[in-house]
Amino acid sequence: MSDYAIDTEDLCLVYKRKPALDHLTLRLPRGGIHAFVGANGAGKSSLFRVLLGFEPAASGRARILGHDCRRLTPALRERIGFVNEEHTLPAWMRVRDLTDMQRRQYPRWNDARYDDVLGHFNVEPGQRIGELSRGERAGLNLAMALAQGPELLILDEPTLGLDVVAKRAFLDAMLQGTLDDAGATVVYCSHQMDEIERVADNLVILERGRMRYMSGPDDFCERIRLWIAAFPAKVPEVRQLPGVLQVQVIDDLTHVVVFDQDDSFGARLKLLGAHSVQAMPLGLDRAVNAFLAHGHARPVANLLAA
Ligand SMILES: Nc1ncnc2c1ncn2[C@@H]1O[C@H](COP(=O)(O)OP(=O)(O)OP(=O)(O)O)[C@@H](O)[C@H]1O
Repeated sequence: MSDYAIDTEDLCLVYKRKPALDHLTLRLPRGGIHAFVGANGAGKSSLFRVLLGFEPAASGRARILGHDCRRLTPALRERIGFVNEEHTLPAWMRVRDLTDMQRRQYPRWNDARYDDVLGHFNVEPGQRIGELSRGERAGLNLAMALAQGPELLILDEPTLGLDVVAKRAFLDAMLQGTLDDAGATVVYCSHQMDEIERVADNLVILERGRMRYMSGPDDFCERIRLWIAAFPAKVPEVRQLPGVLQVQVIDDLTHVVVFDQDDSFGARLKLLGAHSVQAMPLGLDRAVNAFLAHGHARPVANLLAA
């Protein structure tokens, strides 16, 4: 058995000459919740499509639960759950009939879990799918995905458009699902850092179809710091200092977000003329934001090499 839930090497996907995945090499160990973040168009959904065998890669290698993504058998698909942001389900079917169909299809189907998850949402068994609200469809989709007892659950922006209560119910169900099935793996993408901070064991940052960073969210935040400096007159060119991700002047103070810099960074700011400097940690939202903003301006690889 492969140790990796997902394993890609030099994976490329091109849409009409526009690269969506650019030599992506990524290894996600089995177990836990892995969160993908990246700017719009970074390639998150494209990666999921290749992994699920919906889209053939132009080149490179992609394996899911140790199997080649180009040849996924029905038996293997039964071990993988997928929920997408549109929560596409057959609109004409009644909830009860769809559930019965799924129950017959999946040998590991778990009624208790299905009821537990769907209990957070106000869904009647006799309702047609097309009558459900977006949040209710999301809940139904997750309840079905978790009830399948998948070894790997892939979620593409599953909480998009959900209200705070539905979002919390969704995340709780996801956490509970991974706790109940020891060794189960959840891979999901989201733009909502509060969510990731709460549930993710591993953070993967994609940028322009490449993997730019991977670690636990806490480790990532520990490597990023905000320095606030007061310069007496004109702000000097601090962007050229090593590790700088983002510079903003707010109320006459210069805010500098840096990656992998120790206290000597404060000494550098002082050498540039700052008469006071102060360092503080950043939450995941601002840390990821600065990292991605920097990547928009120049490839992050340059920074990491700096
Ligand atoms: N069907 C398609 N035809 C042409 N180009 C596409 C298609 N799907 C995606 N792309 C392009 O591939 C790139 C990656 O898109 P993808 O949807 O994977 O990004 P994403 O990271 O999921 O973005 P978002 O956060 O906005 O959902 C983008 O530049 C996008 O324009």
